[in-house]
Amino acid sequence: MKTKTQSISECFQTLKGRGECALIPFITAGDPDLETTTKALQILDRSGADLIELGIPYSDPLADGPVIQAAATRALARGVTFDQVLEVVSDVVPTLKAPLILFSYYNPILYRGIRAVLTRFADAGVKGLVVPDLPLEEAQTLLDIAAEVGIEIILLVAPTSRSERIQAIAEKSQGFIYLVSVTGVTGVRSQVQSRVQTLIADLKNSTDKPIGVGFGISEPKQAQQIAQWGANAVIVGSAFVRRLAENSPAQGLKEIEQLAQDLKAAVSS
Ligand SMILES: O=P(O)(O)OC[C@@H](O)[C@@H](O)c1c[nH]c2ccccc12
Repeated sequence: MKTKTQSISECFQTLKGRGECALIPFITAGDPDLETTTKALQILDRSGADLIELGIPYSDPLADGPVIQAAATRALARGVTFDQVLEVVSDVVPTLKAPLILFSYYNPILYRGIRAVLTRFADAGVKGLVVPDLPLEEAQTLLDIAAEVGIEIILLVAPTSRSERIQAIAEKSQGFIYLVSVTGVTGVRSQVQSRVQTLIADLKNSTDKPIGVGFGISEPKQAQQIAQWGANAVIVGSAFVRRLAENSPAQGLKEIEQLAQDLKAAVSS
């Protein structure tokens, strides 16, 4: 079934009109395999995901914690390639209503050429891109080319960023701003630090753009707290990746369906 997918900005406009906080799950492409990835994207899409993040496995995922690093290693060990991931994306995007955001480290993009890669991403139906290790000083080239092909580049704000840097990132980020809630790498934390409330409030004071909060969120009550603090989106990665990693594909798909439903209910309550 072909559906016209909204841009990220349009999606957030719709959610804002409904006064809703978005759920954005992240999974690693190719773990446990590309067939399961396709099914997982469709299940997440119908189980509450408003946008979906898909990670392209990379050999040196420096911003990732152990769960996502292990997922990337397994996918690469299976021989999953950049091209195969784009093929899956091309096939599955027309069946999704949630805009798809790709996660790729900078090297695989630079190596293949920014314009060539972004054109391929756009042709595959990708609506957004996060490049975790993109230096802000080099972001403008990527932003300009992405704007030409209709992809929104989401930039990350670290909790340790100084206010003038936060301002610069907020101005350049497209679609939404990714507020990293804790210092360090991705991965489940036992609780959300109360300082996240201040981080969200401070960022809201300096921009009208939607704010997505990620890192360490794995439980519905944590997601609910983040939404209550005013986040426009809650991003959850490791908790989804772990469920696919620790179970059979069929059981993993069942568990991510339940988790997505529980998290979406929590951020909507
Ligand atoms: O895994 P967590 O703690 O739920 O955090 C989301 C994170 O996984 C996802 O957004 C992500 C995956 N890889 C990244 C690299 C950098 C920043 C963010 C990410």
